[in-house]
Amino acid sequence: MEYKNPLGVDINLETGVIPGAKKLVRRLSDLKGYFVDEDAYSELLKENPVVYEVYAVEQEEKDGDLNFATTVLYPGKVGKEFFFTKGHYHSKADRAEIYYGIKGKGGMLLQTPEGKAEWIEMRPGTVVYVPPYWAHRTVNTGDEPFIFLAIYPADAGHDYGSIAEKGFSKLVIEENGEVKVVDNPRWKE
Ligand SMILES: O=P(O)(O)OC[C@H]1O[C@H](O)[C@H](O)[C@@H](O)[C@@H]1O
Ligand SMILES: [Fe+2]
Repeated sequence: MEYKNPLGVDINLETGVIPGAKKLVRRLSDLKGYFVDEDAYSELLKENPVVYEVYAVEQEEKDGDLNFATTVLYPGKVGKEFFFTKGHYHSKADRAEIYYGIKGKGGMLLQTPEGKAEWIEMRPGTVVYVPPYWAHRTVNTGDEPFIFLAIYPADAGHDYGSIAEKGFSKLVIEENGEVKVVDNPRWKE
């Protein structure tokens, strides 16, 4: 039997950086078609800000093993919509996931394939359980980076297709200085 080596790393709780992790950067240009307000999107694209960064420690895609990653989701809006991660189902759709809030303010939108949505607020210390089959997207509703940890099965994979195409049935927006979760006018089942 070949055993893998255990690993302990310290997440920087201020920056979200995991030393030695693989870094992924997503800019606004990587989120084309994701925001409802296309004019606001085009305008902000001139700056093309970084929307989020992911620091991932991933294993081979085998069942039984686990990956973990931090995400640093920057504050910002496209029109009324707060910055968010793309959001995905798992390629192996029955794989669950755990998120843990580290810094900043935000939440998670979750959705079943039929479009039943849930919004869960996240603060430092919040644990979110993502059940099997639910798509999930995180949203920064604050004015500082929203940082969280995620732990997920190594063979879960990311299925972006249907969210990239149809989005979520709900939007998280700012209106009159308040955070609101409203129906997505472009949602179609
Ligand atoms: O993959 P996205 O929907 O863009 O979300 C960004 C990332 O968020 C978390 O860190 C998850 O653990 C990652 O698996 C995911 O890649
Ligand atoms: Fe996931």
